Amino acid sequence: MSSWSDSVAGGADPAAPMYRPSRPSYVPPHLRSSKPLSASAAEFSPSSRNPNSNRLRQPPRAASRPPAPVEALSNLDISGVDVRSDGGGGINFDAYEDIPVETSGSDVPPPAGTFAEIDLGEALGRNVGRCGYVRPTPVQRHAIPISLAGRDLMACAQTGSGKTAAFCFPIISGVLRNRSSSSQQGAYRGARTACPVALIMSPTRELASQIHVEAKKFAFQTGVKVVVAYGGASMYQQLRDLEKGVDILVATPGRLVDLVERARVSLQNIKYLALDEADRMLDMGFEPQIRKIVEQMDMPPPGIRQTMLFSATFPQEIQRLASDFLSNYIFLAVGRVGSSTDLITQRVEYVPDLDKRGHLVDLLHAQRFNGADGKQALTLVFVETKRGADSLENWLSTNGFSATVIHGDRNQYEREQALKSFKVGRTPILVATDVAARGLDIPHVAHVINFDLPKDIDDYVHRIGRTGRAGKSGLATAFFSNGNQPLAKALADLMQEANQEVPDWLVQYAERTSYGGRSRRLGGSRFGGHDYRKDVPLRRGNNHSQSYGGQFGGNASAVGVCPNYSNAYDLGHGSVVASGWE
Ligand SMILES: Nc1ncnc2c1ncn2[C@@H]1O[C@H](COP(=O)(O)OP(=O)(O)OP(=O)(O)O)[C@@H](O)[C@H]1O
Repeated sequence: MSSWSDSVAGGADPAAPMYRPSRPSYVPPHLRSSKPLSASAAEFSPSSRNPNSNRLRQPPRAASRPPAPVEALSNLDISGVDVRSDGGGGINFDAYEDIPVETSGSDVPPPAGTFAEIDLGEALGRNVGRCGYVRPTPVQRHAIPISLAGRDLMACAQTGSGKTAAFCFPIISGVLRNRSSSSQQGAYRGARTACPVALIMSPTRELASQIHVEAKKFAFQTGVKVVVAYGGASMYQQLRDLEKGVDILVATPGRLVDLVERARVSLQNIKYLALDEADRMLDMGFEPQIRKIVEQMDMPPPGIRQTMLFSATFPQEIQRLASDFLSNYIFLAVGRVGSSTDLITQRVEYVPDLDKRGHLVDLLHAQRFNGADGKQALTLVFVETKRGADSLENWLSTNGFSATVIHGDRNQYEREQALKSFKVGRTPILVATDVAARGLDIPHVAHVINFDLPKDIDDYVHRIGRTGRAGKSGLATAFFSNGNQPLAKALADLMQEANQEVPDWLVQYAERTSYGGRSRRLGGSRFGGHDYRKDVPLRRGNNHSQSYGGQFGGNASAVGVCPNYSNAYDLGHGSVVASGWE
């Protein structure tokens, strides 16, 4: 389906709206007198494009007028700096203190209050301090002791709340402890087939690269080798890195399958499996590949390996699917599943499709006007399609904005350059598709603009989560048009839950939606229970000794090439497997 950006590129006219809430009419002073932008004020203003443009200015029926965004912007902290630093390594811990935590499953290990209470080992403990991590975040307080106790885990915690460390610390610690108890240390090094002990998978190359960088920091001077493998980058270089030895492999699914099929990686020694953005990894796009890797290659089954699934969102049907990969797992939810953090100020504005570019320019100008030293704050603009992304970036650049673009049709070099240039502020506007929606931790992103809203509320949660991270404040603005009606209810509910102001006109849209369709993932339960096992009598996730019959999952070409890394594999099937370090 084409977005507005495409329709501009292709000349299509969007359908007439049912409601026509007014577009905020405030125009920043510098725009009132300046000549119109070549394709904005003139080409895209309602009056020039739409002979009925006066209709656009009518207030919505029985709805209050949406607040003028540009005026209100000046009242918001969009600097992306700490709300309040309390010695927590720049993280505002108070922001997380009140978040309700739910755990379910049997024999849940108690949470830790401090890093000192967690035995991560000396070297890793030192690195935690070096990273400036003074106190664990709530997800870390709960997830790290659970994982260190050898338990499988499905963890859901809000964007930017420190999930990466929550799975990296126990994995690194586990690799180290396995090593000291294993006579096989380093035996696989130098072989053509690499046999990692831990596998971390992520849906995008950029996220894999980011996790690799983080994991290497955490593993600094521990001797634990972390290697990354993802598509679009030199296979030759990745093979060379693998040949030097690998304990922890961070990979995207496609490249990993390729490496296993070439017998350059074997998964038979995998003791720790972590899926970051697990719900994305198990949705329709990735699930077949993940099943192939986890069930049909040579990876030990659940109950033998330890599996950790992390995301900020976990729809119930994905939880159900995910339980196939887990054994007697603990479910952990920090905050409500799929909720957004209230560190992010969320605004939603009714913007007819043809007005979006003009409105974006207003926002960007106002932001520059209000920002530090007149500089453009880092702003991430999400659009629906690759073509729309190129078109918008091109248009912004032509009109004097420093912008760049990232999407799946750009080559890896271009993608990396775009991200780098955005991070350092050379091009403070990044136009992106959903390829940048998940996991990316870019400091100082002050504003996320959903130029095109996604179809799924979970995607919205991840997109806006690129700001308001690690206790910092952030701003997210969504342009809502009639095509977004199916999202209205979920959006209104989400905003309300995060204590955001929900405009009356959105409530009206939401009421209409509730009579009609729902977002495909929502069902009736998204804002209800967390752990799906509470709703079903049969716990599929708890009986893997039956479903796997005690067999290893498959027969990849590399089977048998890796020496056993740890005798932890000798444990009985179906039991809660103690980690090698216990
Ligand atoms: N205990 C801590 N103390 C200080 N900073 C921390 C701590 N834990 C994590 N951080 C920082 O918080 C930021 C966000 O962490 P991270 O990227 O792991 O979030 P996330 O929960 O994985 O987010 P997302 O859902 O978007 O993937 C990072 O910059 C990280 O370095």
